[in-house]
Amino acid sequence: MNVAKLTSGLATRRCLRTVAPARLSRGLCTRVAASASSSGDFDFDLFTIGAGSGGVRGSRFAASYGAKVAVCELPFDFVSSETRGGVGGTCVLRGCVPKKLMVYAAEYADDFRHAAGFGWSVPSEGLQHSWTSFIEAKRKELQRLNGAYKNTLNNAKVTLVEGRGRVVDPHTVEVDGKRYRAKNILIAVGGRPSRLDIPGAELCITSDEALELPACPRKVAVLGGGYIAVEFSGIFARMGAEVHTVFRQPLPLRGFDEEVRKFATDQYVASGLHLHPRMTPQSVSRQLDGRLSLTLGHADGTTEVLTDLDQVLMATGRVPNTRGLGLAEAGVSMGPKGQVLVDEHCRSSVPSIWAVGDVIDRIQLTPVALMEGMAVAKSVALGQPTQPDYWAVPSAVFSNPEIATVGYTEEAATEKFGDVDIYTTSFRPMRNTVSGSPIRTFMKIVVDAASQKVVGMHMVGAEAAEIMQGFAVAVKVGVTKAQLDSVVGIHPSAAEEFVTMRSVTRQVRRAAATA
Ligand SMILES: Cc1cc2nc3c(=O)[nH]c(=O)nc-3n(C[C@H](O)[C@H](O)[C@H](O)COP(=O)(O)OP(=O)(O)OC[C@H]3O[C@@H](n4cnc5c(N)ncnc54)[C@H](O)[C@@H]3O)c2cc1C
Ligand SMILES: NC(=O)c1ccc[n+]([C@@H]2O[C@H](COP(=O)([O-])OP(=O)(O)OC[C@H]3O[C@@H](n4cnc5c(N)ncnc54)[C@H](O)[C@@H]3O)[C@@H](O)[C@H]2O)c1
Repeated sequence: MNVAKLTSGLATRRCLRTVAPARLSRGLCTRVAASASSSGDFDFDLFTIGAGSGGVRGSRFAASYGAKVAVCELPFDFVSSETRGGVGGTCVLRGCVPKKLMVYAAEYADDFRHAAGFGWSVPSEGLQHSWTSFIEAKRKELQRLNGAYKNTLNNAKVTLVEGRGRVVDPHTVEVDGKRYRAKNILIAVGGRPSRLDIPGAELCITSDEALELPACPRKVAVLGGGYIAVEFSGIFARMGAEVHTVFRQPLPLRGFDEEVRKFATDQYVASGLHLHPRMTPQSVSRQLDGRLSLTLGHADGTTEVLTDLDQVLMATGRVPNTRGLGLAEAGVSMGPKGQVLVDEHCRSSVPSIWAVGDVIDRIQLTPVALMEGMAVAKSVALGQPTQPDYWAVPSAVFSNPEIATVGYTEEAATEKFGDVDIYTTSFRPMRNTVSGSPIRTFMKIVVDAASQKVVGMHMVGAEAAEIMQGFAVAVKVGVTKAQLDSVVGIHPSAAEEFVTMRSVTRQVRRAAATA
């Protein structure tokens, strides 16, 4: 495929649409010379629905490759709804960014407390935190980012249409009554929090509202044992709340390495969380004093009631935002959760309709949505069929302590490779030996015994995310244990442990595992 020829073809097509509103056509046409159109039927080469992580990335890169692109997005708000959203999407406005700002705010509380071990004394009147000032600062930053993302689209010559998009047919998108014809349509509408169907569910908040509370709760129940549940539990606890985390499994964070789950759970308890494993939320009710009561049920039929709660946070997963989007009517195959079913190129069962990010319900992480958006941009605008590569996608949980991971868990590696060598270490980080914090660090390397390749790395401890990003590169390119051992450490650091674990903790052999 001659890329230069293809992109120049796309560029000349830009000025020749006849259906697009004049407002949308301006600007783009000043850049390219008019000539005969090969696809005069279409207003755009690509029309994206949803300007979140995947939608912005896919649109921006498709435009940079020469395609004529538009994206529609709901008007801005901090809390999402059927009618509100905002350029930037969940990650920027209601996910990664505001959550991490909250983690930073909460970390200060720990730092002030633990500074005493290093000789600092807290002023006699005590430390004060203004929740209102913090939320104001957070809002200001999110508004700035929303503007920055709009500028990015504008600079990339992507047309932004404000409003709710809906697919009319395989080549038509309608936004608030106005129709646009597109050669390709990209569905990047993300997801929304799913609420449990229990009495009193309407009294609960989701992560959207948890990021916008008028005050920090004094006592809060968090329902769920996934990323959002443990992250918000850590935030509220460090901000001084009494936190009760409720989950159905014996341990939180299903899908993570079992040893990591156990170790993290011990640290959560040490950090002051009240954990309620093996419990199912049954109902929430309002007390006479306005606070909330939560009834939990155990499999053995017993119940437990948590009272005097300021908030109950439902962190029980997210569902794709495909309700009323017109996809099934347009012939797109949908999954049971309402996700768009796509092939290895993120193409749906309708060849002109593509989908990326949370709406395809593969891995709900921003960098994954970005990778998928890039792949679609290349497939659509360059004519280079591109598949996202899901091997060695690292991820981090910003709980207290942090967790980061890349590659296989011990359980998955044993299943895949049969024989694996496991290296682990656990220690009290140097800072905590003096600060008095009880939180410990755990690190683990999973090695395929036959090839001696490192196929999984896991960490529970401070700065795990920052540390794991670098090691993810090594795992992705197939580093062997011997190569890892040949690297000189950085001392004193926690990260150096990953290159100094010489003694195998255990050798897991298929025969033994299946015996
Ligand atoms: C609390 C929280 C914390 C998170 N933290 C992290 C983290 O630390 N790291 C990480 O990697 N991931 C994190 N995630 C996940 C991450 O936010 C998502 O994986 C990512 O945003 C998915 O991107 P997307 O493009 O698929 O969808 P989104 O970013 O959700 O974008 C979809 C956009 O589509 C818009 N939209 C929906 N329907 C329509 C319509 N009909 N018409 C027009 N527009 C529409 C929405 O308003 C939204 O802006 C977090 C998520 C949450 C909820
Ligand atoms: N740091 C990060 O990268 C980060 C942070 C937050 C969210 N995310 C992404 O967003 C996604 C959504 O986060 P999440 O924590 O809401 O989802 P999740 O899937 O990680 O966890 C959902 C939790 O709710 C529980 N649950 C589901 N149905 C239930 C029911 N009927 N009753 C009781 N419990 C129930 C599940 O068992 C699980 O513990 C994650 O999968 C993750 O990919 C990533």
